[in-house]
Amino acid sequence: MNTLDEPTAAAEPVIEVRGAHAHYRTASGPLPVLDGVDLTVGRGEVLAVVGPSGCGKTTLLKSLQGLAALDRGSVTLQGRPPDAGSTDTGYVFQQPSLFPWWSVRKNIEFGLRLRAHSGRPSAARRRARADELLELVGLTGFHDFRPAALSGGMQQRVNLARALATDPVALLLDEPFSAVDTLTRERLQRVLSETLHALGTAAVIVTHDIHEAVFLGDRVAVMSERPGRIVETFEVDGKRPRTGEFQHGEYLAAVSARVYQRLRSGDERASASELATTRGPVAARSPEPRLPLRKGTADA
Ligand SMILES: Nc1ncnc2c1ncn2[C@@H]1O[C@H](COP(=O)(O)OP(=O)(O)OP(=O)(O)O)[C@@H](O)[C@H]1O
Repeated sequence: MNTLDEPTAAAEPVIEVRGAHAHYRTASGPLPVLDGVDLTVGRGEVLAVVGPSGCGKTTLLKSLQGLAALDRGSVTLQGRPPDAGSTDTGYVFQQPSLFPWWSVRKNIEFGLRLRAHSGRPSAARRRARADELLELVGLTGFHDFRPAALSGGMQQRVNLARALATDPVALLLDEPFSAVDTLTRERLQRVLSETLHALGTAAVIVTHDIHEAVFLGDRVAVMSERPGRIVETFEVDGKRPRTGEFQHGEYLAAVSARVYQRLRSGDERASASELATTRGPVAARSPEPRLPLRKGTADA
């Protein structure tokens, strides 16, 4: 466990964020969002990021894509600042964002057809790459389907394949599986773990699901309330790709419980300081009892 987010293995760094500060301009003035974020993700590593709603997780991912300007600090991908127009990063959102009028294969080929800087691959190469990725995400044979003919979970697998088609140096995932049912979600987590393991892509996944963070991450970084910074990082051991056994094992439950406690202690500190602001220091020392948490849940 460490407070600065540093990889333990000597993996070559792919993503490096140093002292990142950022704000948004709003009608009521500047809104500080990132408050000195430091992180490093090496080749083949997965960093999972958890934190309270609105703490700046999506903004952090945007800064990795070059879509959010920093006030201070730096972000680099393989030593260079991210370029919003490049295919250096692949991005997977909560909702699949496939073109409905195109086949699955054409959707996956989309990024490859746009690729200009490293040479546009031939039609045959694009097709072969799309089929390779379909196999990797367990959708062999579905290449001619339209997205509407697939379930939400299958569409999200196509989305994943599309994001990986250009061989991005980093894959960024923002709550990618939150719109599907529990069993589909667990299956997708395993598919993602296998796919990242096979390709060795560096990845950052933002999630509200602590079990998902521990299942997928080599490390889990816990962010503070907004303006967000990383307050603690938990190492997760366990062979890759992670299996269904790992997904429901005691080790994952134990690490999840520690991550949960860290998130909860941050939440309690935030509630106490809110009380101090609204009622003064005496009230802050004797906060009202909080609702009991559901037994057995590790989700915030
Ligand atoms: N374009 C914007 N303009 C102004 N404020 C913004 C903008 N985008 C986000 N914010 C605010 O910045 C803060 C951080 O937003 P962000 O989406 O990064 O948080 P988050 O941790 O990803 O939240 P969640 O977990 O709820 O998705 C929030 O208070 C949000 O309302």
